[in-house]
Amino acid sequence: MIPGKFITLEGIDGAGKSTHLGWLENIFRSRGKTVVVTREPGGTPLGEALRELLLDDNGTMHAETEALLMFAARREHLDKVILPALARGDWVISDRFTDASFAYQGGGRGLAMQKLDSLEQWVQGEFQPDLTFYFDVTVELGRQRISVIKPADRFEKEHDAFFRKVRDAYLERAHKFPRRISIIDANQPLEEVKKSLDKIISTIC
Ligand SMILES: Nc1ncnc2c1ncn2[C@@H]1O[C@H](COP(=O)(O)OP(=O)(O)O)[C@@H](O)[C@H]1O
Ligand SMILES: Cc1cn([C@H]2C[C@H](O)[C@@H](COP(=O)(O)OP(=O)(O)O)O2)c(=O)[nH]c1=O
Repeated sequence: MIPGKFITLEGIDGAGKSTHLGWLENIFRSRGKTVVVTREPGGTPLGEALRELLLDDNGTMHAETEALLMFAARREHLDKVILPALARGDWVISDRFTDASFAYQGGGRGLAMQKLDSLEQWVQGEFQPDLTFYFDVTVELGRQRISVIKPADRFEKEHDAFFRKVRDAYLERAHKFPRRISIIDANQPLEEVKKSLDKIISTIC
């Protein structure tokens, strides 16, 4: 039994993950948990360097290279940050994890899910988050929300058709793993989204 809890946030770009991450962190702290906040790709010095390459909007790479780099960053992240924190009994919140690879590289880029299953098995064995919040938002609303913040990265520059496939793959995954993945309707106003989150976290702390 791992003493801590591992919670991941997922969704297409602009769904509201980063916004709610800080809120969740405060709630967990106020309930006495030691919280580690992290993100993917990234979370370690090597992972952050890989993130730069992966998100660079001037860069191009084969879809399999992209998947391999995501999992390489994840291997490092598990080893250096996630597993040690959970072993100490900390609660770890990660802005994205493996579901994003199935959604973006599998759904968006069209890589065979079996290849991603093999990478997942290689990098993390049976290890899975205790709880995943999937923030579901329409592609149109997600795009509206990201367009006002900062210049688009390599993924954010993708067309709506790409994000529709990503969203479909997320929904498919949420239906495949209903006990782990909670679907949050992120089209709602912020206060309503928080209420939905609150209901779920009251079952774990
Ligand atoms: N439910 C919501 N209603 C209105 N605006 C939202 C909502 N969720 C997020 N936003 C806004 O949308 C933008 C993108 O949110 P962000 O949390 O950065 O998304 P993500 O991390 O999923 O890409 C931010 O400006 C945020 O304030
Ligand atoms: C973790 C992960 C992320 N991604 C993509 C999804 C996002 O577009 C991007 C990371 O961006 P994100 O963390 O959403 O960045 P920000 O909110 O700062 O713009 O990487 C994948 O394609 N596969 C993965 O396995």
